[in-house]
Amino acid sequence: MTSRADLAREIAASFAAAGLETPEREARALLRAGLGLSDVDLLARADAAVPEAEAHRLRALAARRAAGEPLARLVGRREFWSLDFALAPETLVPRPETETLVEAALAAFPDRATPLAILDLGTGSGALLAALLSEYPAAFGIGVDLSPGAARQARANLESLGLGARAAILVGAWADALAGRFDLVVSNPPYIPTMDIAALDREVREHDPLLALDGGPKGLDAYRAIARALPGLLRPGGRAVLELGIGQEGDVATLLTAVGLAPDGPARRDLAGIARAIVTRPA
Ligand SMILES: C[S@@+](CC[C@H](N)C(=O)[O-])C[C@H]1O[C@@H](n2cnc3c(N)ncnc32)[C@H](O)[C@@H]1O
Repeated sequence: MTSRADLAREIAASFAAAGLETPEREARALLRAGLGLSDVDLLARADAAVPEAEAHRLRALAARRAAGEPLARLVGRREFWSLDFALAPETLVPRPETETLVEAALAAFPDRATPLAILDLGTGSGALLAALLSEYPAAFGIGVDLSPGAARQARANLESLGLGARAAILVGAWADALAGRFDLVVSNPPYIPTMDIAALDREVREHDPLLALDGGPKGLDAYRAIARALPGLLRPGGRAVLELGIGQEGDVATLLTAVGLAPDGPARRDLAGIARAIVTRPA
């Protein structure tokens, strides 16, 4: 009989041999996700036996992880803003740095009771929209995605988080199908220059959808389309919060000022110190 601790050690060793950077941490994460345990459960009952069929299943998942499949894809879930999101092949795995946009929105609209109208362009798993609706209990939001599979998953996630009654998810190209105006428009658009995609980590290149990554020749195509739409989408006093790729603040600020929007201070930095969330408002 294999104990949880034995299995964690065995899997960590296989991860180390495969060159994963944090083998012990990833092994624990795989066990937690695979057995549906909290970290505390795992540590407190490290000597508990793992039934052979479970151990077999976890070893198979570990082999896929060692071969480069991200854990979030293996277990089909990812946490964002302390909320749990199911993933589909068409959804990006939500990234911790995207939480910077939620922080920027909370700083722009400090009164949580405000009945904000929120728009999330390129909603993917619905991560940003759900995080914002969870923070603003009187808000209503629309999420848009060009991918029907992503839109379906976003809708399911908002429902299972109990936010479905305050959200609508549409399939469409950015704001083309929308006529209304919003207090808060957020977007984490695809921003990787096409030429750079081949050089991305395998975990991203092979497992995140291209539609979520490819920002065109300079990585700016989606920003250009979104910037064109923003003046017609924002209410007076509204804010747009856009995620930035590394080094894109200047180019994106130029696109936004060209359509008459005013920057609301320097972009907010993520935990790595990278300018990540640019905030603008109607001039
Ligand atoms: C970088 S992902 C962000 C997903 C999610 N908002 C997040 O932060 O995890 C960009 C999203 O934009 C969507 N997308 C790409 N082109 C689009 C377009 N023309 N109109 C609407 N959505 C688009 C992709 O399908 C993808 O879900």
